[in-house]
Amino acid sequence: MEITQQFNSEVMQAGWFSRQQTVIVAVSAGVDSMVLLTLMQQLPTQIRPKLVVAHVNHQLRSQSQVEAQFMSDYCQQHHLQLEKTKWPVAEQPYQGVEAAARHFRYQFFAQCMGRHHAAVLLTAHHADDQAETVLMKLIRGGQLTQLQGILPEQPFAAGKLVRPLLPFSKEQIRTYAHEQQLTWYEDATNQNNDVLRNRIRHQVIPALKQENPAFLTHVKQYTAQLRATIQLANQRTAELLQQVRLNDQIYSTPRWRQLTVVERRAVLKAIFQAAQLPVTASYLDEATQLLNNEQKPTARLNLAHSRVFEKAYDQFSIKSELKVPQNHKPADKIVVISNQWVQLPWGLRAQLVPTQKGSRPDSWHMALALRPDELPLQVRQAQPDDQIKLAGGGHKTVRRILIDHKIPPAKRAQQLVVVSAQAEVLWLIGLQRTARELTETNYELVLKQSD
Ligand SMILES: Nc1ncnc2c1ncn2[C@@H]1O[C@H](COP(=O)(O)OP(=O)(O)OP(=O)(O)O)[C@@H](O)[C@H]1O
Repeated sequence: MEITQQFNSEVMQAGWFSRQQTVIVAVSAGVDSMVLLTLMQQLPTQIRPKLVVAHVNHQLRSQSQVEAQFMSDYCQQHHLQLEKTKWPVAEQPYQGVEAAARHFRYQFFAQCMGRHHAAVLLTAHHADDQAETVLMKLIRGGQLTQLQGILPEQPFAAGKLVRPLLPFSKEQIRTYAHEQQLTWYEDATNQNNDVLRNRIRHQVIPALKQENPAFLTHVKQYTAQLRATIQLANQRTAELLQQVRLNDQIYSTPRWRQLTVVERRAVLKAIFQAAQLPVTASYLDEATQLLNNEQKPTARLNLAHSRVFEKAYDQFSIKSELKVPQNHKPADKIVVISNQWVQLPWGLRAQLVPTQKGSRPDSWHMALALRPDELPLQVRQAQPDDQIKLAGGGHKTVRRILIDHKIPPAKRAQQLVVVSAQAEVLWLIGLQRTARELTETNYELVLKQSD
């Protein structure tokens, strides 16, 4: 019963919603969201809002239909309003299904909030989800802010998304579900250890809990401290940004130079973030060098999404610069512009996109760690004497690679390469990539057969 009391007092203290408000509860029919729904139903009447259940049938598993029917029956029995929808199979992509399903789900939740004038959406993320997320970020690398993990509360649609089960462990949730004799459905795909999150869930976290049973509590405490520290740092950065800003998108180089090294980097990072550009160490290093270089009063740095970081005497800014390739013949170099499909020879299209979570390189898809000065990339026909860097430090010619892959001579003319702005061959498409450290990938080159 302990969980009920703690949940009720959390709700009371946090003041996420009032009795008069409508709250959407996202329920998948899994144990976590069934417990969340039950706890919400059992809140004392003076703090219990009007509840609307939202359920998405993703049609990805054979069990999906049974779960959707269960939610209808449950809501009818408990006199709860239910919003449910199906994710049309025709809209489901071949790759990146997880991310597309999430996008569809949250769009639906936002629509439900609109329809019911609800200011709050609840999901059932819990303390184990939090630890998994933090460990995944540590493994994958990235920005410190990501180590805050899942936020207890964040703006969403016209209101906010709240995760009231974050303080509770999966074990507490399961114990409560058994005590209350709840019905729920297990997602069989959660057992698949090909997925990083599942390996962390089944192999890493149990080992860490064995080292110290307070592991989840420690993750909770670290993430809370980090959230508070990041909040303070953001406030300070916003003040500094104000000092450096001349007007809307233009900044003062001398004022930026007056800042400490740490402050300069924080301000640059904020400027990149505001421009919705990937914030990578190499971008920040190169922009810093460029601003610090007093020998060169004007300089430019190519960025993602056809944007340019430009220093012009005492000012700097990020500008848009669209370079659309014109009149290219198949064998010509074709410029790949980020976030735009470009037509390649032999019925192919290519697009450069910022790195996406969870995607894996394959023959249609290549993760890249690029310096800003390597953009734009170009695609052209492979030349037999083109060379690709090997991991041991040597090189291999394209001729050799094509022979090793047993590509028939008639097909060799169709082979394409991706080259950097410095003409380094990065990828013999579909066959071999250059040996390069991939700890901080910032782009992916995606290929597709033309429709
Ligand atoms: N099909 C669904 N219908 C309604 N709610 C869902 C559905 N799937 C997930 N949710 C909600 O989202 C929560 C988190 O689900 P899950 O852990 O499967 O997703 P995630 O990918 O880890 O997280 P998220 O998608 O929120 O980033 C669930 O506890 C539930 O509240």
